[in-house]
Amino acid sequence: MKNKIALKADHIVKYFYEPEKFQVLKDIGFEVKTGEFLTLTGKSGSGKSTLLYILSTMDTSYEGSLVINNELLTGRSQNQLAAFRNEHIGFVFQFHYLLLDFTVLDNVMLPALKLNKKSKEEIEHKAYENLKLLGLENQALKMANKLSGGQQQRVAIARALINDPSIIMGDEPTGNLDSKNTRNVFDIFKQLTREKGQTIIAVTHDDDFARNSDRVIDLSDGKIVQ
Ligand SMILES: Nc1ncnc2c1ncn2[C@@H]1O[C@H](COP(=O)(O)OP(=O)(O)OP(=O)(O)O)[C@@H](O)[C@H]1O
Repeated sequence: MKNKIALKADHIVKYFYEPEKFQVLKDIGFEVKTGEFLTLTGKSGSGKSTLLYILSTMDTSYEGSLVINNELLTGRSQNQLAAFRNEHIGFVFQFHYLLLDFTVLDNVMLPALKLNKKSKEEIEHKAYENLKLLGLENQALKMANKLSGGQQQRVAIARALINDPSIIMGDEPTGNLDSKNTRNVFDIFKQLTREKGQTIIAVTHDDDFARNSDRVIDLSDGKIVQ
């Protein structure tokens, strides 16, 4: 599994035009193997989030090409990309964006209910499976606002996994957590790569988190520093 390519970015170049023309990404190219745990690091303003948004197919205004799971995504319509993301990519952000007045279970089920591909029973079963994996099975019926920050971030991971994405992308997924919860999220990501062959790409400012991942891509001034 480790030899399959999950993602390939080639000659990615991006400009911002406001307030003036500015090249934020300069000929970025790399591959990520299936089941790899990759971190993107670099100083503030080096272009990490901009790159992640291109890799996640949310940003389509760039030069170069992006292939995920052998599908060329560059040039596809927004609808096609949204469908692709639903099926293949899970997202975890610095802020969990949970619906705080809903139960943990409802939050986890929501992205699958929206897809409307499986029965509610199947989705609920999968949601409980994910919550168990994250040590949250006893919290399922609580309101999300009753959980600690670390627990809420784990709910966000359970939600990101609900449609069985092959790639999980994180934009500072532990940016808001203390060191114990950071370690916990790291271990969960590691487990997902090992046991489920899922691929992780995470932007981080945390040196330990990056050092312990399989590979670090360090950006400086929009370029990969070897
Ligand atoms: N929408 C935008 N319009 C213009 N410039 C932008 C825009 N978004 C980001 N930038 C600029 O592009 C550069 C890279 O931003 P980006 O957010 O990718 O950096 P980053 O490495 O993720 O930083 P941080 O670690 O602080 O989150 C910065 O100089 C930023 O000011």
